[in-house]
This record gives sequence, C-alpha cells and structure tokens, in this order.
Amino acid sequence: MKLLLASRNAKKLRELKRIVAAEGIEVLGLDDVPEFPEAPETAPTFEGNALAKARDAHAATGLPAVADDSGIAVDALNGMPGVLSARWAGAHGDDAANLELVLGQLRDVPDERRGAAFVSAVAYVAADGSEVVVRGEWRGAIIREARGANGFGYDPIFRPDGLEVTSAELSAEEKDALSHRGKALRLLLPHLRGQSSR
Ligand SMILES: O=P(O)(O)OP(=O)(O)OP(=O)(O)OC[C@H]1O[C@@H](n2cnc3c(O)ncnc32)[C@H](O)[C@@H]1O
Ligand SMILES: [Mg+2]
Repeated sequence: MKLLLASRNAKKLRELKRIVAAEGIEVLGLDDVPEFPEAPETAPTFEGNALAKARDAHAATGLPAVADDSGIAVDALNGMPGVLSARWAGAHGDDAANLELVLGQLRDVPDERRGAAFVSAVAYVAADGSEVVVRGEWRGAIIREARGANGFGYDPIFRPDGLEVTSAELSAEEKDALSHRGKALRLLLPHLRGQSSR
C-alpha cells in the first residue's frame, strides 16, 4: 500500500517514516504529490488538527493519508503551549525561540513543579475515507538549560521521566521506543496493516 505522510516538518516526517516504513508500507511525503491547499491548524485540540491535515491530504490526492499534530503541554503553564507549540514565540517553527520562551516562562518555577508531557495525535484517513485518530503521551520535566542535538523542537529541554538525559540526547531508536509519536503510531499500525491486505 502507498501511504501519504502529510507533514511539512522534515524532522517530524523522518520520525513518522522511520516507524511506519518498518512495516513494509511504501511511504510518500508531500513533496511526492502535486501541491494542494492546506487549511490552517486552528482546531483547539491535537486530534482536530491532525484530522484536518489528514483529510486535506486524502481529499487532494485520493491516497490513504496520515498526519500528526503534536506539541508540549507544560503543567505550570496550564497545558500550554499545547496546540500552539509550533508558533509559541510568534514565527511558525522557530524551535530555538520557542524553547527559549518556555525556559524564560519557567525561570521561577521550582523543580518539583516543572512537569510536562509531549502529546501526539495521529489521524489516518483510509483510501475508502474511513477515519481513525490515536493519541500518545510522554511524561517528563522541563529542565533549566537546553541539552543535546538530536530530535527537534522542544527535545533539548525535555527530560523524560525515569531518565537522566533529555530527549535530544537519545538516539533515534531510543526516542521512537519511548516517545509520544512512537506510542501513537504503534496504536495505529494494526489499522494500517488491515488496509494493506485488501
Ligand atoms: O504541521 P506539520 O506540517 O506536521 O509540522 P509542524 O512542525 O507545524 O507540526 P505541528 O503543527 O504538529 O507542531 C508541533 C510542534 O510541537 C513540537 N514538537 C512536536 N513533537 C515534538 C517532538 O517529538 N520533540 C520536540 N518537539 C516536538 C515542535 O516544536 C513542533 O513544531
Ligand atoms: Mg503544523
């Protein structure tokens, strides 16, 4: 089966591909299909945005499509940046500015109240138009200074529960095994397998 992964974020796309391609599914990115209009990500939930992205991609191409909407929910910020994670500091996708802003906002927050969770909602619109949405979460804490060069986004300031390193200090395989996105995609894989045998 051919599967379209509808993300404009190259590093996120790489993570999605890593996990899905291991299933022997032929994966296409948005660069492999003709351009189509993409609705802005304005839903109040990760699930709503993920579905909107997957529906746009499926409607434009007729291909089965998967989209991820994700972000970091910080306890001391009442769950923000949340769905605003990609543009928390203003410009879309400025990872360094986004994480610096969160570090500044948490400067006076003591260690025991620095809990946070990465969240990923993954939506799948199958060739026949049927829809599935799954969600994965990864709990941890926001540290005080960025550390590590792997991953993307907020990884350098997120220390997963039970680990002494940030998610930007994990290998790709280690992150996939633990991450919000890994968890969500593993919930989705049975649905993808069901399709490929049709
Ligand atoms: O919408 P697409 O095109 O897929 O790409 P995007 O980068 O805009 O992605 P989102 O709208 O889902 O925004 C997610 C933001 O949350 C952050 N984020 C999501 N997953 C992350 C991860 O695994 N590690 C670090 N930061 C992550 C990262 O800053 C992203 O910009
Ligand atoms: Mg986005």
